[in-house]
Amino acid sequence: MIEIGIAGKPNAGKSTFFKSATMADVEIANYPFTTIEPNVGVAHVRVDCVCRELNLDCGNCFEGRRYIPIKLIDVAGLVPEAHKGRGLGNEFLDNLRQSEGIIHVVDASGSTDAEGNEVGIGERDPVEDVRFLYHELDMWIFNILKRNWDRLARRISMEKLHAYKLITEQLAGLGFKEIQVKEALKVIGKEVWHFSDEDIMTFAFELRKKRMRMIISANKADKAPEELINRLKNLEEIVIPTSAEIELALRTASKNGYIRYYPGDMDFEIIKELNEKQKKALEIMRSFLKKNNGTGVQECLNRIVFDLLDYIVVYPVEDENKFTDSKGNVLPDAMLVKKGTTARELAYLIHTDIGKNFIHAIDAKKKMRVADDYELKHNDVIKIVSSA
Ligand SMILES: Nc1nc2c(ncn2[C@@H]2O[C@H](COP(=O)(O)OP(=O)(O)OP(=O)(O)O)[C@@H](O)[C@H]2O)c(=O)[nH]1
Repeated sequence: MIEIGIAGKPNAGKSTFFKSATMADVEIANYPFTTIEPNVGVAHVRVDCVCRELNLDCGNCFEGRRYIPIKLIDVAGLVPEAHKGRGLGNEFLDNLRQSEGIIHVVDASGSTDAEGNEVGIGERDPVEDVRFLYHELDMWIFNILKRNWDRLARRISMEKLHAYKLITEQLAGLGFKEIQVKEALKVIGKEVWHFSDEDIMTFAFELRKKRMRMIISANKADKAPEELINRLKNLEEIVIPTSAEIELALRTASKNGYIRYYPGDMDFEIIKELNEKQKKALEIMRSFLKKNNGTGVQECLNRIVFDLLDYIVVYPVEDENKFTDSKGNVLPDAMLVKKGTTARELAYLIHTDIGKNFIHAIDAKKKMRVADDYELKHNDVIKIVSSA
């Protein structure tokens, strides 16, 4: 399962974001529990189910809204100088090792200082918080590199080894690929034994940009001054105004049967008698949804997976005529795969045995056989023919 980290300074709203995104919405989660460990939970990306396009009723979506699970990890403990071991220090950074991407929850209302203490609205520039997370990550990578740099450079020089291979090995566990290290080295354009500390720092910066893909949740948008949201939007990253608090309130109200609300919707319906105070609170939330096209929480999950990390959705089936598995379930699985995944690779992703015994694949929508190296497209429905 794809793993996404939620990071941010104390009081930015990480736990609220995490809780709202992983809340065991009885209707949605097919899991007996959604929290795997205290800070690891299951959230979902939302897509338009392909069953609508095929004029089918799959029974696995909510009137066309299909939710696909991803793993979310709440990475607590980002404080200034975490890379020097302050706060939870390296534990924070270690928690990010497995994450393919990071949602950086920023207090866009500017009402908390660098350490998360409350200050007046707009007193803190949220852009500083973005820079600060980058700095912590850069310093973390820099320190890992610096620790063995001289020895490593000597080995590369004397034994005529490929620098990128050895450095990838040294960074093992952080999930770097050789190609990323190779490209980052190219930016410096020097032999590693000529690197100054400043070069190592630039190298760490380049590495971080390649590995730690990030989007920004401009949180507390319900009370943030427009100007601060716009400052964040001027950054290079994908920036999404969010109100984790409203998302949590809506999911709670939905879970308790007061409203009908599907995560990612731009509106909700009241389905139970409410008192005036509750009604008023919900109307304030409704106007936020209208203005921002939702609470932004679902959009963060979707955009990081589809826009930043380049995933698409494909539907494997066993019967290409009925679009079912062998038990007759219509479109039972929606799988997230990387753009560029081939039909044969999909077979391996379903099961190693199916991959090993792959014969060919069929595009179930067109009822046509596709080449083994056919690159899957978003919303493809695929039957894998295998001798397994
Ligand atoms: N107005 C508003 N308040 C929010 C929002 N999200 C979170 N908060 C509030 O901000 C405070 C901090 O939220 P948390 O979710 O506990 O923040 P955190 O980043 O997990 O904090 P730590 O656990 O200290 O790391 C709480 O009082 C939340 O209710 C939001 O979208 N809007």
